[in-house]
Amino acid sequence: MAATRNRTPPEAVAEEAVAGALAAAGVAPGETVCVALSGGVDSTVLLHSLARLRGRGGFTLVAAHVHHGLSAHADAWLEACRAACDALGVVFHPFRVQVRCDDPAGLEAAARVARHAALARVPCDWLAFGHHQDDQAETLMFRLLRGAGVRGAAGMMAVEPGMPGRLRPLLGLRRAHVVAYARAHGLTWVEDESNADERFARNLLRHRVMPVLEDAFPAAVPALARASAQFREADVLLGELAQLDQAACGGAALERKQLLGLSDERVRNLLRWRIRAMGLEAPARARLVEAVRQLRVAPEEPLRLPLGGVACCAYRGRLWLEAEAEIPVPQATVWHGEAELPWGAGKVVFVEAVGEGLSRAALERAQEVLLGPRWAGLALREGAGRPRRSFKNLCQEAGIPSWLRDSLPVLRVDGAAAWVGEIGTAAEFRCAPGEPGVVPTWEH
Ligand SMILES: Nc1ncnc2c1ncn2[C@@H]1O[C@H](COP(=O)(O)OP(=O)(O)OP(=O)(O)O)[C@@H](O)[C@H]1O
Repeated sequence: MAATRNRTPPEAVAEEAVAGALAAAGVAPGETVCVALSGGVDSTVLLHSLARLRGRGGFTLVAAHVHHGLSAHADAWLEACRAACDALGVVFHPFRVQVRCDDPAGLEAAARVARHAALARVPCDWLAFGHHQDDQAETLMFRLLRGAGVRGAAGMMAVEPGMPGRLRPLLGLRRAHVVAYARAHGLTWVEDESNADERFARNLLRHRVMPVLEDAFPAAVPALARASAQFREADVLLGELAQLDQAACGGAALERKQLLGLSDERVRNLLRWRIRAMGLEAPARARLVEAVRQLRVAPEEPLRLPLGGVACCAYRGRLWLEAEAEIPVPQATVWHGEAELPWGAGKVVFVEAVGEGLSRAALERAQEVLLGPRWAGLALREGAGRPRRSFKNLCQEAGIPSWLRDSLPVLRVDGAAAWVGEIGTAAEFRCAPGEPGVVPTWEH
């Protein structure tokens, strides 16, 4: 096997790799493959090799370039990409995006988000990227040096099924093979001047650190690429473990006792997985360590532990995650009989009824009907002959955690509580059978 490879010219290695990736992905005749074309050597080689293979593969090849407007050369890059496509008879989709220079995520990350959003608009079955093995190894090193966990260290995949699927046909190839292909075919490409700027940590790693590493460990790049594939597998397994643990803990609202029966590592893994499923970044490990510590110290207390963007809430036997945003206390408003009134991020809807809800006559007799938050001393009698219960008791019984209580809507009729959202109506305001009534509902 090694002997065959040694005899194969480097540029042919690239072509074989691309053909192999198409076969592995199952790219079918009639499908459309779109090359994400930056104009750099990697995606230019990808475009050229796919153009050579399209007759045999029967797929349609198109290309897309995203103009970020960040470099003085951006217009020239776009034109170079257009020219490369024209020369190969490939349909070209140019996109211009706006990147906010003050984006809190950083310029590079903002450009990446805008680029991927633009590429997602190309009608195609597959989006093909020019990443190669050196990119894979550098990305792993870079992330490890920033303290990545298993997810961060998990490498890119050569084939990611989806709509469209993603292909990285050059992922198994060294950068040298890609450049050899470009030279052998007399290709021209653009050089992004920012790739040479060693003020960017990523470039410093590529130009200074990786060569030293490879001198000392000649197989460093393929070894790092293999390691990133192992991390990917481990990440998949951690996701599967989280799913099993969630199911064993009762599903979305987790059973606190069951959860605390797991090891700290598994609790953190499950929380991390759930947070990512909400589309958020997993919190720093130290924050999760502290959250699990607090859950164990006070296994029965109501808790709302901020984890950065998300809060881990525990109340009675349940534990769940919710957006960390402060829960605003809405202002009181007079109710004049409107069908609905806004309440926080939701609304309170008043539906006409007969023999149900609050007595319309009692509401009409009142001097003032207010929709507002709870007040000190609020109490409510739920049934005739039953004792008046404090707001705190009512909330405890209804399982409403302390941090949500200020945001419950209360209908206050001449100073008395007639209805409390999530709790119910006061006996003295309830309408009799056959009497016209109003049923308030908090929609949130
Ligand atoms: N401006 C662009 N327009 C279209 N495709 C691009 C552009 N820039 C990069 N790409 C595609 O993305 C691949 C990787 O590019 P690069 O290494 O610069 O980005 P990255 O930020 O490391 O990767 P990623 O965007 O996947 O996170 C390129 O080989 C190319 O296929």
